[in-house]
Amino acid sequence: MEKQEQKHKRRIRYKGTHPRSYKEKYKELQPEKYSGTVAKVISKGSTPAGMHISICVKEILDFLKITPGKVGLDATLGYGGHSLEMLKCLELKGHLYALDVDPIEIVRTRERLEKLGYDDKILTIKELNFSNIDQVVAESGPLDFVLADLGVSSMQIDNPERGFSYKNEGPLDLRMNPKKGISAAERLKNISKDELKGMLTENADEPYAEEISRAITSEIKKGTDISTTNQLQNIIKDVLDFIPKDKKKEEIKKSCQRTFQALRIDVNNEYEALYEFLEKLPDVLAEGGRVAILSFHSGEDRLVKKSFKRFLREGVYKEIAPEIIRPSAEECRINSRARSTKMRWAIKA
Ligand SMILES: C[S@@+](CC[C@H](N)C(=O)[O-])C[C@H]1O[C@@H](n2cnc3c(N)ncnc32)[C@H](O)[C@@H]1O
Repeated sequence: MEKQEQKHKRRIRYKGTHPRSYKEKYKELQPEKYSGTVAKVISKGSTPAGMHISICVKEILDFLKITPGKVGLDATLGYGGHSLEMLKCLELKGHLYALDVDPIEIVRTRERLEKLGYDDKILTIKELNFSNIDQVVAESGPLDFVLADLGVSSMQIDNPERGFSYKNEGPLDLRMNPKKGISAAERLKNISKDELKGMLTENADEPYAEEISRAITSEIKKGTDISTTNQLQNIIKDVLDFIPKDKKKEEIKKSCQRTFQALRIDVNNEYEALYEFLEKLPDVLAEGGRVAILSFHSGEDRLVKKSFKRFLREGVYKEIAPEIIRPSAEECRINSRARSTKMRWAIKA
């Protein structure tokens, strides 16, 4: 009887018929044990908690043309979905290097891929920023193929403890590597109105940058604590209360998304890392080596486009994608996170 009661206590309970919070989604967090639940969530167009659905897999593989014996790099390992597909193409011949800055998810992904039979004979995973791609090449030699799937993974966005989303209450952190740099909450503490306005405009094209930056900095001056995702969301909600009722909810949602994006780009130095990566790429690719990049907002895509075009003009790349490649309508239907994806590619001369 006592045993039964203890067991009963351990069960996770949630209101209603479906789990809502991250912790309640304990079945989705154990895909090996609850594969049925996971398949059901995916079929409904959602991403199961603790998982990331890879985007443009077919388009990437068609372009990269990976064959056994090749050596390549997945610059953004994440859940390892793209890496897994690339490894299958290698048929255990050649080598895949994979990088990520996230010390939390990299451990889980390494374990997952190891369980599938991909150990260090075929796969080398490094906790390294892709801006240091030249360090990889010192070990690997020239790369036949490179993939960068920019931004953050669903595991990072959905985990409230990481503070990436305004939708989940959590610490306002937003760092891909919580051990490095400063959190978004710290960043806001000493920021000036103009600097914050510039950040919101440059990193996220936020139309209400003036109003939001004024509200945040005046709250901080008053001594208001902005150390959680909800606290920041509430300031944005309050300052945008003037928006007409019929548009208010949607506009506030978008402004919250953009503000979090702008902060994330800033605290992770995303533009600087991408710029350095793009500058170093030509020197790390083998002759005829191929690179594909997935970006998720205009700032990133502008940097990729500019770099590819410049190196094409200079004869460093012999060919680049003539236009942006987008995921199919079907892929966007199944995975709503694919909707903003832009893919570009280049081939080294
Ligand atoms: C969109 S996810 C990649 C998902 C992956 N392609 C998959 O199929 O599972 C992006 C990943 O890149 C990592 N990342 C972002 N910027 C990085 C950087 N500068 N260097 C290394 N990793 C980075 C993030 O931590 C995140 O895990």
